[in-house]
Amino acid sequence: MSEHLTTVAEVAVDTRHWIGGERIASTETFTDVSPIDGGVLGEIARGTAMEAAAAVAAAKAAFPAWAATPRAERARILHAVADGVERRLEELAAVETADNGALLRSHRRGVMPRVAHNFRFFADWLLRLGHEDFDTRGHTNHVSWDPAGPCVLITPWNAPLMLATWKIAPALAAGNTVVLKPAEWTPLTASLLADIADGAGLPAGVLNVVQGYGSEIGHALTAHPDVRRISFTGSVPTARRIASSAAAHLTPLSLELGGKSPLLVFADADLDLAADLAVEQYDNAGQVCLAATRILVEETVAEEFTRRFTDRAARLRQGDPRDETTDIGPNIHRRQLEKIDGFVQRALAAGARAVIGGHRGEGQYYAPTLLTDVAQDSEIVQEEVFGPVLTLQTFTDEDEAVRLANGTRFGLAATVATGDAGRAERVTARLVAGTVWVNCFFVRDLKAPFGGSRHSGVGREGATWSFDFYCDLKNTVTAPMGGKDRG
Ligand SMILES: NC(=O)C1=CN([C@@H]2O[C@H](COP(=O)(O)OP(=O)(O)OC[C@H]3O[C@@H](n4cnc5c(N)ncnc54)[C@H](O)[C@@H]3O)[C@@H](O)[C@H]2O)C=CC1
Ligand SMILES: O=C(O)/C=C/C=C(\O)C(=O)O
Repeated sequence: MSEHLTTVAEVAVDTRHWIGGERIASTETFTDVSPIDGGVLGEIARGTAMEAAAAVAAAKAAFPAWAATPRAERARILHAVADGVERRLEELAAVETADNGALLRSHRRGVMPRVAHNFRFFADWLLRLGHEDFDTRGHTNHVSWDPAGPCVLITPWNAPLMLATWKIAPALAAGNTVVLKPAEWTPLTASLLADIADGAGLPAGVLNVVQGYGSEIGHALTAHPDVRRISFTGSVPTARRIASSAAAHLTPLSLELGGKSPLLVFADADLDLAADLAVEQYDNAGQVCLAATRILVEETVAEEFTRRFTDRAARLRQGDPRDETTDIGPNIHRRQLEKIDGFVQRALAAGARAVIGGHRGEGQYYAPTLLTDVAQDSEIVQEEVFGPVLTLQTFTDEDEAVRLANGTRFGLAATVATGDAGRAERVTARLVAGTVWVNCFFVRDLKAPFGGSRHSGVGREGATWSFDFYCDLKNTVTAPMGGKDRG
């Protein structure tokens, strides 16, 4: 297999749906293009309400047997899926890079190993989940984690297989069956995963993968009455549409949405570290929900911080994501690039100054951008851009720093750079965010709760929090046999 893929044929990704253990075509297809060079990767089956109904029916039919499969056997199969991911890691990494344009080296060494780890982690955590028993006046309470039923998982394009398996693994471990709909811009690795899971012995119908547009098959899946859980990662407007589809059947929802996270740089911080952390926000061409896109710097060090930041940013290499030396790849799609540029040009027209960037690059690349002279209530400070675009604002004291940091409708993450432990404690306690990093960024662990406050989401993923969502918790209260105590 060539490392520089141009067509799906080179890696033999099946572009049909995977429903009930069979490959199913649709009458229509849509074209999947690579953000690297615009090359056509394949014609993908375009599912409709009909395929949605078939996939949910397959998941419903497979549910009783999978739910009754002993935990240890479910865990064994999930470890076998992880083995399969590891065996095909190079292929998965190459296909993902061709499909979403993120760095091949990150996919090889960071992302795909995390995909395998997602399966291993939730398989092992399942075995640790206790069946808690306790006593109430001689009665035994027994709390059990019952599988909920068919789950619909809707996932985005910025980290396709990583974010999908973050949902698939706990859903399957819990004893549920799954219908996954990957984003239409990046459908390929989900199809490879279906093959891997099949090869690992996952029974037919337990994992189903369908492709198509959100407004068509996505909507049909989330509105289906037999679905017991919906988990979504993506944008706020889509979350609203999904929530209103789910409302008809009161289907429980988990929503991991966007962010506009702050990086607070205090004068007592290690400014080299702070500049490193700031430049890291261009990773994945800025298409990361957690990205700290608002840099807030204490006024007295703003000039020096900016100098160190721009020195580092100038060394970033933008180019082909398949090259080892590239730091920033292309953005996902022409439409996304237009959206990014729209935000930047409106900000410049409103008086912002581009410290670096502020314009498109060649092809589907956007120049890494830092905008300053931006007002707190401006669009560029308030809205998620999802591109390599950062803003810089200054503050004079802790109160102002916290006010600016908390001053958006989001609450996904925050990063604090300070050399003062007391300040770190005071400031982090006041921040509204699902994850706060102090003098570090993107240190992630599946044992931690992950999710956001406010418009950044509903619920948390990770460890027991995932099982909490994917299970129907049941408390069984048993009176002492033969006893008459009704107290
Ligand atoms: N992880 C995150 O936080 C992400 C945030 N975004 C944000 O969203 C913006 C727009 O990106 P989009 O691709 O439009 O994201 P999106 O939120 O529309 O797409 C995510 C997924 O939702 C599906 N979807 C869309 N409409 C649906 C519906 N009515 N019912 C069910 N499923 C539906 C899509 O097919 C895709 O699989 C980005 O610029 C970025 O700001 C996008 C992707 C990921
Ligand atoms: O990699 C993680 O741990 C989390 C990534 C989350 C996103 O990039 C997202 O949801 O956009």
